[in-house]
Amino acid sequence: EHFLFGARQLPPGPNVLKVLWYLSRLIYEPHIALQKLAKIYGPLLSFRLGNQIMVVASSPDIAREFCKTHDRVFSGRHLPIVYRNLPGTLDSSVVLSPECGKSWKLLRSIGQNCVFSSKAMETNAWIRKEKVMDMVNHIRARGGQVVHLEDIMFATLANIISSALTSRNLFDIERQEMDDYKQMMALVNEVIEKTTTLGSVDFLPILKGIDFWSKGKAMNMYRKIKLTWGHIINERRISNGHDNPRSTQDFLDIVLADGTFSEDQIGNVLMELLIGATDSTTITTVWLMVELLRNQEMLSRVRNELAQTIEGNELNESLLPQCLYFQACIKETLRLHVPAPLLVPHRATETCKVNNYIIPKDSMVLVNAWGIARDPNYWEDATSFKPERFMDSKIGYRGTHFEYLPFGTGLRMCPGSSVAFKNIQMLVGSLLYYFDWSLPNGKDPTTIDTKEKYVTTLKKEKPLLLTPKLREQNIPS
Ligand code: HEM
Repeated sequence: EHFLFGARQLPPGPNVLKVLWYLSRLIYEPHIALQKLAKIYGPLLSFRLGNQIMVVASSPDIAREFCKTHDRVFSGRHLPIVYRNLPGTLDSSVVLSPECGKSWKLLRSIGQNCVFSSKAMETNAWIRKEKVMDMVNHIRARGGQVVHLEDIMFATLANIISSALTSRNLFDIERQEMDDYKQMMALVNEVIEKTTTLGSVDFLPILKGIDFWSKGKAMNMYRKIKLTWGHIINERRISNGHDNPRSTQDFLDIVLADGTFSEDQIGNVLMELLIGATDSTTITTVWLMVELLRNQEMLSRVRNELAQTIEGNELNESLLPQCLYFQACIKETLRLHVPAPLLVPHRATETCKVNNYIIPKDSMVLVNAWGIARDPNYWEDATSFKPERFMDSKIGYRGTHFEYLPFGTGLRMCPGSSVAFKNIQMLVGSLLYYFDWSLPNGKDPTTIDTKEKYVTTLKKEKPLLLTPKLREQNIPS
């Protein structure tokens, strides 16, 4: 085609043997393996994995080519086979919809109205306040005992999003045992793992005919998703909206009223949004606590800022944007611990020329946001936690600075970035304002390890176990 005229071939990259050599690292720590490969082959590289052409962007300029200059072309997603086997996923996905088509637009705009927009965030402020108070009471009742921070963050975030979507809690945080959260977290992790990591069948289509494995996995996941959302959707449908305790319509009311989505489809979208709103945010709150506990001076500075702003009253989210140092700490956490290190893989919807190379239709495009955020060419002392770097900086998280893309950018950018930021401020702000935290057995908090584990998102490998102590002076009478 004429526009490809003069373009060379695929971007450079490792050959089949070298890919095999790197394979286990590409599976278990792909962000690190791809950073190494970028040092050899440059910021635009490609290789084959079975039948699949993989293309990797490892610099702000190349990320801009894919997510801005040619944003529409690269706005597709790959549907892993296991996901295609899940009933009700066709035409009902935001995160994995193969193109930015009609149902993607519709679902994103309903999400915008009910959850993501600043107006919706204002309407939902009472939800955050209520769920955070539940969390504080839960922790308060466990003063002096060891708590598993990730579980509590996950349960609180799950209740915040399920209340915004369906006006219902998923958990009774007061009464429920942690096993319930664990089961739900296991399901969240299962869906993420099975829909985003490509099983061998995705790379070797010849196996498709004998692939009972993906089908079995999909049906198993389907049953669990139905168990979570089926009765909530059904009750709302039967009551014709009357079991919604709120005066305004929530997400579930609007998708039901639209009439184009089946119960299975609605269940999948709710699951997707639950995952989007819990996993990365939970990870970020945990890393933020880890970094602040390891850096006690920074922790004191955040505490002083919170104390000066809140002045002994109840913590009120409208005051938190004044806490600039605290915000810088959140931004720095999202830089050093990019929760989705390779974003969500993009797909070339047509063949396109980028930097004089050909990127064929259906190539899988990964942006190594993790590698870019730790590149010493763009960040001074890149692997250290230094919130000060964001204090007088114009760099924000909304995808306009390509050296900092924790939420991606362009058409497929995370629609929940502001919600996430607010939730992190409220959750961690409350943890720090209402409690002192120490390690079990009096261990020194500055020794907490920062070992990571890659499971599509980048978590702390070992759980963060902490002992809370109520700060009586900040509990309003
Ligand atoms: C710290 C928290 C979060 C991080 C780091 C994060 C990161 C991301 C990233 C990197 C993407 C993919 C962008 C791309 O493909 O280029 C994404 C997509 C998405 N996120 Fe988030 N996210 C977070 C919180 C949230 C929250 C709170 C919600 C919902 C309330 C949410 C909902 C979604 C959805 C629906 C998509 C799919 C967008 C699409 O494909 O059109 N995320 N997120």
